[in-house]
Amino acid sequence: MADIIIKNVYVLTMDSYELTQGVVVIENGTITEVAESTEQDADQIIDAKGSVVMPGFVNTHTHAAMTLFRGYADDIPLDEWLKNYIWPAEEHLTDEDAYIGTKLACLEMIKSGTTSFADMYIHMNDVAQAVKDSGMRAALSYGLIDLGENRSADVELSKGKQFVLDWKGEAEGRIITMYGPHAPYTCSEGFLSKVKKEANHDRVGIHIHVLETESELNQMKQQYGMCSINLLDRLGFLGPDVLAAHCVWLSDDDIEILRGRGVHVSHNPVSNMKLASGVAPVPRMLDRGVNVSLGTDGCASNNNNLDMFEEMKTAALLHKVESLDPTVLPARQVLEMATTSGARALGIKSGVLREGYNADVIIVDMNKPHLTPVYDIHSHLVYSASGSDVSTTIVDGRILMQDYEVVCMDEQDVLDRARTAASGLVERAKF
Ligand SMILES: CSC[C@H]1O[C@@H](n2cnc3c(O)ncnc32)[C@H](O)[C@@H]1O
Ligand SMILES: [Zn+2]
Repeated sequence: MADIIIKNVYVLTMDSYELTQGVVVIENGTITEVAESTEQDADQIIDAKGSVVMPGFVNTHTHAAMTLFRGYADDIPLDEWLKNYIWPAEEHLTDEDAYIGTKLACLEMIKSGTTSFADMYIHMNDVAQAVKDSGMRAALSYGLIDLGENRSADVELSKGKQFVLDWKGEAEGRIITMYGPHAPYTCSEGFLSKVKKEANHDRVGIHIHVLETESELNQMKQQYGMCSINLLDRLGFLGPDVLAAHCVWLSDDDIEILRGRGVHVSHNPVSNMKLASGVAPVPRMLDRGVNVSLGTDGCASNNNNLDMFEEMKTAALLHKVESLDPTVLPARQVLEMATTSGARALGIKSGVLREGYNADVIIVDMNKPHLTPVYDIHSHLVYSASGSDVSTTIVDGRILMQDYEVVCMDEQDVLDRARTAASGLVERAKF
């Protein structure tokens, strides 16, 4: 007896371009059958007539608890945004704030079809607890900074290591841990080398911001006589264990290094547009064979949300106008970035509907005016759909939302607690 059978649906496996009518069978957290029909029975049958079932989205770069800063300090460049607004405000964040901010992020992601995400932040025990309680899958890292006031490299690194070891494989394996050196401009080269050594030792990945702004590029050239990619490569830092967020200010040589080392890139087009950081050379990276996935970044530097549909649409449109070529980043390729490439970047068996893979699955309700009629499902998902079209979200074979009803947490309680946390923050931080 299976746990769940989703029937009467159009199945987009992401293994092929085809959309076929059929069933998806789930047992013990895993997809056990994807077929036209099944002989099996299940504890729960989801009749999703007319809907599309597909892999859930993988958001490969965010700072989930920053939902509490949604709409605070918009329309400001990155350096000023971080130094004058976000970092001072983060000084006032409590453990409870991080917990409820992350829970709010998970609620928003579940409702908009994201099943896994990569996070780098502070108060990570509370972030991890919120992920565990929500039922989502995540690759979590404590954000490490050794430059600047009141920072002790050794204390920070040991906090990062403690987190990696305490939470590795927790929540029935839904939590993966990583090291999270914030960026080459906030971490010294010696510190970056130490982080790499610990990550190798603990056999975990590394999540880092790289070349997000021109100001980082200039600072690195001034300080080291080379860009961040060359510095990281000289340190022996780059490899398939590295998830590099942003990668906006890359030369062709940098792209070749990323490809050669097998580094995974998280492209965050909305954040890059909002902070006016620039346009990442995504088509060139993809042409060269770099694995480029999609991320929202924290929702305070986004369209103020965590909706991967918006991220996909923005990516597709941005690179068309940037290259003056409408054939660049077609819908199918963007959909792959948001699913299969993201899963590859996190090293998880998700991102496709395939036997033996994690049952991280969403159902998109196509019975909507803006999704009617359908000629090409990929186009619809990228250009016409939005997060609010997701009716059902399943992670690790557990239903987190069914027929638009979130069943893994008390939605109203999360909203109330998030409002209270935000009021407390405003009081303490005086924004
Ligand atoms: C030390 S934990 C992570 C740290 O990153 C900050 N952050 C959020 N968005 C960005 C971004 O786009 N570039 C660089 N740093 C960012 C966040 O506020 C945390 O302090
Ligand atoms: Zn970020």
